[in-house]
Amino acid sequence: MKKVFIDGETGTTGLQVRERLVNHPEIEVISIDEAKKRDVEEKRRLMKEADVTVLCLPDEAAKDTVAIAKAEGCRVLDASSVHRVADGWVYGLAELDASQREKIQDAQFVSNPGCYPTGIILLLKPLVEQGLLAKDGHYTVNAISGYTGGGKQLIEKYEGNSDAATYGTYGLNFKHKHLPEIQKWSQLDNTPIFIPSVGNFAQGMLISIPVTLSGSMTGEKLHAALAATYEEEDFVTVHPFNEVKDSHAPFLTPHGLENTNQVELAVFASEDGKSVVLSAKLDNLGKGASGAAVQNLNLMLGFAEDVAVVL
Ligand SMILES: NC(=O)C1=CN([C@@H]2O[C@H](COP(=O)(O)OP(=O)(O)OC[C@H]3O[C@@H](n4cnc5c(N)ncnc54)[C@H](OP(=O)(O)O)[C@@H]3O)[C@@H](O)[C@H]2O)C=CC1
Ligand SMILES: CC(=O)N[C@@H](CCC(=O)OP(=O)(O)O)C(=O)O
Repeated sequence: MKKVFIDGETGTTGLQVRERLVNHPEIEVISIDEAKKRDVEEKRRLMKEADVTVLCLPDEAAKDTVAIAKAEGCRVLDASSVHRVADGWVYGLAELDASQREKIQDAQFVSNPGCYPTGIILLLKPLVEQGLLAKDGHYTVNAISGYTGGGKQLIEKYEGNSDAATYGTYGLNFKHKHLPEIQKWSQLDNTPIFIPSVGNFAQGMLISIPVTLSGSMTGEKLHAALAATYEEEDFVTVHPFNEVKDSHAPFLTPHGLENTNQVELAVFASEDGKSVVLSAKLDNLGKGASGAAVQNLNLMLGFAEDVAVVL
């Protein structure tokens, strides 16, 4: 049995990582006494005992635990947003390219991707890298997330509150914390305009990237490239071109993948192929957080990637 310590085990992401790992035949979770969860020496003891420590902490707290890991030589999987573009860290998106799994397997420090970037990068990165979308293009990303994406504080604003807004756009200062990782790992020259929003539902996420194409490029070609890129991936599905695959069809919704580790990609285009929407659906707490964390833990510890990734 391998041992995993989850720092922040009682938070939104931590709880879901723990619940998944309860079903893992090869991993034992070692827990900190709730009364000691901020005790640095107790954390150090558990981190030294663990094969990997998973950080499900607010950003500032994550930095403190990483300082312990650096001093003690411990392996860390960080679910916070602090290290996603940092030197010395491997980006924990296994499907990023052919070499990423091996990098995750060998790494001391792995950063779990943000929920929005997971869908956005899976759409844009291969198309930009293959020269089908301009690297120096100016892109806009629209997205909606369930309110659990904002952790305990946002959950409190929604649950038991009949005044909670059905829909709200945010990030309107153009400084959303996911922008650096979206730009870096999608290989974009320019920072995209990112318009996230939150809806009055717990889990689920839908991302839409509208693009206008020119020359000989068409939506169908973009679709073919995505389908070929992810053909062998177990956690990424590319739906048939121009088809809304959704139990709420004709509406494309953020729902249907709750508690899974799946991402569904789709491409829609106008008749002339030039007006296109790229879309991604995932569970913000699944492939967007805890499912991906367990996938990464499996890679780091040498297990099959799909063990216990579903809640
Ligand atoms: N929710 C989501 O969809 C996603 C979240 N993340 C990231 O995961 C991390 C955790 O987020 P989330 O689970 O949503 O947040 P929550 O607020 O739900 O949980 C954070 C947990 O960390 C605990 N905590 C705070 N400071 C410390 C500390 N110094 N030592 C030990 N425990 C501490 C909190 O305890 P207490 O309640 O007592 O304050 C709480 O239990 C964040 O960095 C977030 O950005 C990543 C992907 C998606
Ligand atoms: C609805 C909501 O508030 N979502 C969060 C992002 C959730 C997520 O991916 O968080 P990490 O970057 O910590 O991984 C936000 O926009 O800040």
